[in-house]
Amino acid sequence: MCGVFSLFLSHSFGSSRNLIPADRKNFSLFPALLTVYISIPQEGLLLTSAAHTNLVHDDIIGAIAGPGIGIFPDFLNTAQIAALRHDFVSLPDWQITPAGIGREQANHNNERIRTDKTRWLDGSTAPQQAYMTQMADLQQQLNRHLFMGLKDYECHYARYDQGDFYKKHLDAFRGRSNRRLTTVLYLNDHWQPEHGGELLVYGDKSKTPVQRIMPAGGTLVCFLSERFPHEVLPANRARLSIAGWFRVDDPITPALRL
Ligand SMILES: O=C(O)CCC(=O)C(=O)O
Ligand SMILES: [Fe+2]
Repeated sequence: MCGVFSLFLSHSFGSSRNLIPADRKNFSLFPALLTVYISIPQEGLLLTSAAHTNLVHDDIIGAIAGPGIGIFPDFLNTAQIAALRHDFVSLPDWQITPAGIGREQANHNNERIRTDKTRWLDGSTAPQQAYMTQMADLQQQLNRHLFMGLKDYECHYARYDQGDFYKKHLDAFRGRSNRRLTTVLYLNDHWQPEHGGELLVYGDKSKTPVQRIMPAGGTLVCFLSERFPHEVLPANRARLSIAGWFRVDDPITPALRL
């Protein structure tokens, strides 16, 4: 491909760095030009996104091995975020239920702690499938480099309507949950600071947040589930996200699930 590309450049711009031997200059350039135009942009895009994914994976691994938390503003590009957002907002309202009442919790005081509505991803649409594949890749990298023993990833769409919140909490208690690593991916376009809805993350014992994260579309937050208490502040517009957890099979506590 490089050869074809430099051939195109050298012929069309008459470069002094002409790489073509004199006796081979009179063959037709048409097929070469066609190849360049068709394949360079596509290959370029693929290479960029694979390279981007590898870089972000490296950053995530570094963050989890170091402070245990990381914020990655461009984890997914605008098109992927738009596809996921569209997938979420296309769901009929009855499929999006008050959080914590469905799969794992039956807490009657729940609405004092959180008021968001959720829907588990099941991989039934192309955007969900693509996202789950990306997270499976990340899981593999985390296991390879940090030996985390992650077995599974579960995630749900979450919608916080205006005024909704999630009070300070931990996603997992040591020895009582299979959840090891929390991820939150935001799906909001044009989010501004005045919209509120920040995620506040606290350190082990700190009363003041160590991180304040604006839920801007494309941003991924990733942290050790047992280490960082956090809360979601109310927003003055709808706030969309995918919250997810990498889990291990913990034989000590198979029945106790947060
Ligand atoms: O949406 C967020 O920023 C965090 C959500 C969260 O803490 C959770 O679902 O457990
Ligand atoms: Fe949480």
